[in-house]
Amino acid sequence: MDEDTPRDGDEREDDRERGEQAAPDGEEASPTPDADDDTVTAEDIDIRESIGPNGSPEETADDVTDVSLDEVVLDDDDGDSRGLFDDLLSGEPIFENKEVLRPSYTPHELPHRTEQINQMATILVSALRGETPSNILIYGKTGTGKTASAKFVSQELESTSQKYDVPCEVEYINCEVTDTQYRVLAQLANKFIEKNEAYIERELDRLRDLRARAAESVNELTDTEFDSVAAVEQQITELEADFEEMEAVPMTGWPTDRVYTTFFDAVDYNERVVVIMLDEIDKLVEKSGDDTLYNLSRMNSELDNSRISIMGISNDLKFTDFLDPRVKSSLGEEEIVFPPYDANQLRDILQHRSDVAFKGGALTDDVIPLCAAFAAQEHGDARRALDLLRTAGELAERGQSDTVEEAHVRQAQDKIELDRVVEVVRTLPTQSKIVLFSTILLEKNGVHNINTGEVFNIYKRLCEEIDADVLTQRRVTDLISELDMLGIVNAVVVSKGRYGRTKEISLSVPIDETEAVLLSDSRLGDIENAQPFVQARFDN
Ligand SMILES: Nc1ncnc2c1ncn2[C@@H]1O[C@H](COP(=O)(O)OP(=O)(O)OP(=O)(O)O)[C@@H](O)[C@H]1O
Repeated sequence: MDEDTPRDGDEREDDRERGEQAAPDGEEASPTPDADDDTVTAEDIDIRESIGPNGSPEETADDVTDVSLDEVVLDDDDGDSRGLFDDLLSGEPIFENKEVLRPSYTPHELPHRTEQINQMATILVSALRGETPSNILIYGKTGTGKTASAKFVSQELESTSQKYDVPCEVEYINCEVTDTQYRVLAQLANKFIEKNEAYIERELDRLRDLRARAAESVNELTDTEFDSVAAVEQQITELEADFEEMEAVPMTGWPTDRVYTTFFDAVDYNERVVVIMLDEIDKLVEKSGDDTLYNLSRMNSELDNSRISIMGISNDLKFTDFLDPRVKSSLGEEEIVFPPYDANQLRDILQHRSDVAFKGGALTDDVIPLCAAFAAQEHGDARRALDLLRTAGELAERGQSDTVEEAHVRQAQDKIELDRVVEVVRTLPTQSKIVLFSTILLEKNGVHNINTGEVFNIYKRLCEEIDADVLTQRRVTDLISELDMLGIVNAVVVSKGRYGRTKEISLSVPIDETEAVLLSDSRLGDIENAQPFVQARFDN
């Protein structure tokens, strides 16, 4: 903040600003019609203060004049100037602290996960005794609190290790982002290099100070690990050399074995127990096989000073089928399952969070039970329950309602569902999009009980129209099954008696929104008038 400009406590300063803000460019400042209206002007000042890059009221007032905020000030009928944000700000907000409902927030309490947390702690406590904890594999469906619980336990572990001065560290890696052996090892290497450098700097400070004191009087060395100033000197030289040698791993470009060796040396530089938390470990295996896990799991036999233990987290247990049997048995030394939450448990979780997130009395009684019930249907996903509650609150806020009602939750459920559909449809491969578009065309033209042959006929014509490869009917049937699995269409096999069996397909998603998403794809957008294709179906 600018030192010359006091920020608070000076009403005259505020008055002067009010005048300046209302004055058009170049004109002398004069009081605005609402300058006497305390409420509005107070808000004005708040807003302007928050605009200034340095937060200085004077500077802000100048800025406001410079950019001519007048342009974005809307005059209402009474001639009162209402800023773009005034109405939104004046509504009593429903939320006390919305951040608490976001996925990035790590809760301090995790109801209904005590058992799993205790299991983890029982295994990891060996790290605090300087022993190597067993590797742990944690699995359970999405939103069952795996990451939140694992992070909670690691924070506790690290803080206890500091309390008792035991060298124990946890490194968290999200394998959805860091998904190759190179990146995992590089990230770990760089973390430990950083820690080692910080350690060396601290040591050097200590030793240089000791050297200076010992040069005055050798008695300073009593009770230290050194018997002469020369020994201190030598230790300093060695540490300086170590510091020089430490070279961070670049994000690409080194051979993997060099990255591995760098990580190995960095982690073994000091005595410590390291827990490596690999979240979404299945993504790593899917993307780059089990080499990383193999290398990490055999490291302990070669490390001299340190020990590592792996904590893998996954929502898909099938990935272990792709592991080398040795890796599989080593990784799965201990397995902890996170079962889905039921509606009552979700209710508790939501209640805990909502106490902090919402203003008192902002939620009507049905809101939390309904959010919990919806999310329980979705395989007991706490993330979904929290999303629903937050979105319902946002919808209520947007609708200028004082409370969140059952209807807001229902709207939120539709909105989240639609967002999901849009995202799934948007990211479909082009061929699947064409198949889906064919189904939509048929439905839009009033065709019921659509069968695979009908979809295939339209599909072929659409492919010709946009110059896409035409797949076989068999492949198209497979794509329909995939769409079914994604919940976009519903395909049921029906028996046609002596004519065999066929699939009857219907759309499971809102037709207009889905069509709009498909047409926003530049390739499908080329299909201008699809009517003739559907007509052609009847000609076949
Ligand atoms: N018992 C609980 N108490 C409070 N909040 C919880 C609880 N369980 C989960 N949550 C919250 O639900 C959200 C999802 O949890 P988390 O990320 O831990 O799930 P996950 O099982 O790791 O899911 P994924 O496999 O998709 O990563 C987070 O915001 C988390 O804080």
